[in-house]
Amino acid sequence: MTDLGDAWTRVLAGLPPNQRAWLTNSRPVTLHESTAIVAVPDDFTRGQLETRLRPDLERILSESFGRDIRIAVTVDPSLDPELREPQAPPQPVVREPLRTDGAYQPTIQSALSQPDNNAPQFSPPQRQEPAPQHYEQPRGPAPRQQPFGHQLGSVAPPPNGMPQPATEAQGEARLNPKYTFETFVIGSSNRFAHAAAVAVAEAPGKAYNPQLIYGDSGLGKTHLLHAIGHYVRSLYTGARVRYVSSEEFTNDFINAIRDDKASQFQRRYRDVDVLLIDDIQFLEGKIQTQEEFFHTFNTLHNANKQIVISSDRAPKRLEALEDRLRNRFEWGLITDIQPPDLETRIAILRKKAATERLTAPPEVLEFIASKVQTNIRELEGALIRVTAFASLNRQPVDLSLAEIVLKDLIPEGSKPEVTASMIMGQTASYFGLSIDDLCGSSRSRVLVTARQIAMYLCRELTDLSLPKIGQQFGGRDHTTVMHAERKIRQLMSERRSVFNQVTELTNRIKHQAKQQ
Ligand SMILES: Nc1ncnc2c1ncn2[C@@H]1O[C@H](COP(=O)(O)OP(=O)(O)OP(=O)(O)O)[C@@H](O)[C@H]1O
Repeated sequence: MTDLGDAWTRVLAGLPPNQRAWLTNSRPVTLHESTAIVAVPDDFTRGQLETRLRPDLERILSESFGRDIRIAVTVDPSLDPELREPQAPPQPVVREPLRTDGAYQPTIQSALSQPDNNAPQFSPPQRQEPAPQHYEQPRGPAPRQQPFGHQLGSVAPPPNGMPQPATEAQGEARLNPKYTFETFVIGSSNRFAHAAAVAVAEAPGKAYNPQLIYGDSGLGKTHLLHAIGHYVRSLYTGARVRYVSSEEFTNDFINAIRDDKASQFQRRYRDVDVLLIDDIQFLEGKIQTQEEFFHTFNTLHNANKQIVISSDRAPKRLEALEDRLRNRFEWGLITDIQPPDLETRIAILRKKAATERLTAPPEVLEFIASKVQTNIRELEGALIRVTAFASLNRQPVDLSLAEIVLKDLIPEGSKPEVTASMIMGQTASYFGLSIDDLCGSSRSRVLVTARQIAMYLCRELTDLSLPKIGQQFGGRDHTTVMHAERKIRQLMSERRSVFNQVTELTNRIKHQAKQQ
């Protein structure tokens, strides 16, 4: 099998001298599936590789390996000979990863080196500044860095030069406090995406830009995006992080045009240090929004601001997205998330049970994990139902109880497709309401509960995103859907009536789906 080091030698030999000169201080890092990671000393060189040299580099590498190879370029300032200081005390090459309660947290090095043990040794991007301390003390707060701009040099400080108050910045970042690296379980299905996400958070705008994470619904893409945001904010005081779903971006853009507030819109998305944009597939076919996003992307990328994108498909398969956007997504690092294996599913359930203070013995967790195999949101939903049922019946959580609950939730055989309109139709008729009632604004108690149950079921039984579910219910905001999901989870373990309603409705909906 061709080694990346050998292939790189071929690259150097195959390029004309004027192009080869750009690679003098570059280093091949590792090959992960079809992505060869190359480190260069500075942003300028990276720009050259990503634009001028890319076609030739990828052609020669693809020829060497006999398959399509793409490159992802990362900046490692220690490769710059002028910046090397032989007497300087050695910097830790690989910083300690986030440490949590014993869960395995690989370093970017170990994660990246796994697929190809023969790859040249990888040092993650280093800065000239002292490396940040990353939760060296598992319990204490991590020492905070200087304001973002000062730390990274190329990143502008916050508008008034002062760190923003934590609450305000947190609100602006719009991050879910539960989605952190600490609560993210690593397995072979997501190891590479996780490691790259940590690297991006440690060196925003420098490690891989953009980072694109793709995978099926409910596999942790949103979780990773939020985790990057939290980690950046814990490392760099005053970092301006913004999370947005592509649907919100689109709506925001449409409203800005309508209200003549384009410049305000642009500031919101361009005056940030890290933009986390979720579910980019939603931009497919939306020409004007794509155009706007293209300019947002360019502005941020040119200023070395970090962009992280998630998608339900590989960029190649985003067919209704403009080529120039797809092409830009390929400048950075593309990582995928696969459905987790059994061990990872069990570990996720264990972590979920611990954080939500749900008690369930190991054999029950294993049973649930063996039954729900693809979507982690559904996996969590199953655990919540089992524990809620036990709590309502004042029974211990055991295997026989789990079997009863899951029998209804997960019918044998192929998975029928559930739609929002099925859920809304069944919920409306169960409560003796109309669909218009569910979409309307009445806040009578029965109606509010019915609406929230229907939203909860849309979240659990379909792949629809939060904004899409909000849209189905008379154009409600995605935060209303989030609230409904939380509320029903809680009510299920407190009120038998709600548990029964949710269970009965699930049966009816799944039954209807099977008939279709
Ligand atoms: N590796 C993991 N460790 C712990 N929890 C996880 C992991 N992966 C996913 N989850 C949990 O599963 C649920 C679904 O994840 P998330 O919303 O991030 O998926 P997604 O890929 O963004 O889905 P969608 O495309 O539908 O938005 C969340 O509650 C998340 O915390």
